[in-house]
Amino acid sequence: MSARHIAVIGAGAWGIALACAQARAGAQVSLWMRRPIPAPDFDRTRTLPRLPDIELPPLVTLTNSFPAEADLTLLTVPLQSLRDISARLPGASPLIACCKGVETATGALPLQILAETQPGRAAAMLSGPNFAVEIARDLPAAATIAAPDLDEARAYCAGLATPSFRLYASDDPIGVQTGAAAKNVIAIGAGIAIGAELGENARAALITRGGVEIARLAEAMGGRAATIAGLSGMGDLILTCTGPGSRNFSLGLALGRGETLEEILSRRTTVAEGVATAPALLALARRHGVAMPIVETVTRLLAGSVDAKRARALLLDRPPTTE
Ligand SMILES: NC(=O)C1=CN([C@@H]2O[C@H](COP(=O)(O)OP(=O)(O)OC[C@H]3O[C@@H](n4cnc5c(N)ncnc54)[C@H](O)[C@@H]3O)[C@@H](O)[C@H]2O)C=CC1
Ligand SMILES: O=C(CO)COP(=O)(O)O
Repeated sequence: MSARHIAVIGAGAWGIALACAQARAGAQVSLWMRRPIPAPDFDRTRTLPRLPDIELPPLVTLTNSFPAEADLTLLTVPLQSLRDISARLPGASPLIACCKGVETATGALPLQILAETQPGRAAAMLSGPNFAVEIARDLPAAATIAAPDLDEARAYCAGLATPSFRLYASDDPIGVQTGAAAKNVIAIGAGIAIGAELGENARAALITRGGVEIARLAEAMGGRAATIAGLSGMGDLILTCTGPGSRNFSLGLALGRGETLEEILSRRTTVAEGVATAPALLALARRHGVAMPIVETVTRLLAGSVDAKRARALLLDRPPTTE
C-alpha cells in the first residue's frame, strides 16, 4: 500500500511531528487544527506554537475542516477528546489512533472509542518510544502499528514507514494500547521517585515492576505479555521514565519535589496523559481483577491522598512475592 494523502487530526506536538515525517517522505498532508490557522504568521514562518523550532515542509497544508478524502487518517488529539473528534470525522479512510490513554468516563482504550464512534471503519493503533520533537527533526525512531489482522497492520506500516521511522506490525492491539496508556502513569511515578530523591535504583525498580503490572493487565484483557516487552511497552517505558523531555516524567518530578498538582497544571498548556489515565487505568485493572500497586500508588499521589514518603512505604511494605 502506498498512501499518498495523509490526514493528521490534531496540530499538537505529535500531530506536527507525524505531519513533518509523512510530508518529508513525499505524502500530501492535511493537518487539521481546531484553533484558527495562524496566517499570515504561518505563511511566513511555516511553524506552529507547539513545536516552534520546526519548519513544516511545503507538502503540509493546514486546515480547520476535517479532510474527507485521505488514504489514512492519523488521530493525534488528546485521548480524552478522541470520542468527540472521531464522531465528527467524515470519510472512510482507515483510522490510526496515535494517542495514548484510557478514557476516564468509560475505561475505553482508543480502538474501542473508534469502534463505537465509527462502527465498521478500519482502525489501528500506532505507539512506541517517540518524542515528537525528535521525529520532527527526522532523527531515527521505531514504533509499532497494531491492528486485529496482521496483514492489515503490515499494510499500514508500509504506508507510513519513512527512511527514519521504522514501523513494526502487530496483531495485538490490546497489548499495544495497554502499554501506551500505562507507561505514562508509571512515568509519573518514576518522576516522583527522582524528584523525591529516592535514587536511580528506585526508578529502575519502578520501570521493571511497572512493566510486570502492565503485562498482567494486558493478558487479563486478552493481549500478550510479549507485546509489553516490545516498543510500545518496555521501549516507551524506558523513554518516558528516563527522558527529561517527557511531560509525564517531568510532572512527576515536580510532584516529588513538593509542588501540588494544581500548581503544576496551572502553568502547563500541553497534555500529560497519565494524569487523567491513572484513575481510569486503576478502575480497569480492578474490573479485570488485576493488582497494579504502582498504578494505585501513583493514582493516590495524584489525588493528594498520600505523599511521597507514605507512597514509598506503601510499595515497600507489601508482602514479599516471587518475580
Ligand atoms: N508529544 C509527544 O512526544 C507524543 C505524544 N503522543 C500522544 O499524542 C497525543 C497528543 O499529544 P501532543 O500532540 O503531544 O499534545 P499537545 O498538548 O502538544 O497538543 C494537543 C493538541 O490537541 C488539541 N486539543 C486539545 N484539546 C482538544 C479537544 N478537546 N478537541 C480537539 N483538539 C484538542 C490542542 O489544541 C493541541 O493542538 C497524546 O495522547 C500523547 O500521549 C504520542 C507520542 C509522542
Ligand atoms: O509518548 C511519548 C513518548 O513516546 C511522549 O511522552 P510524554 O507525553 O510524557 O511527553
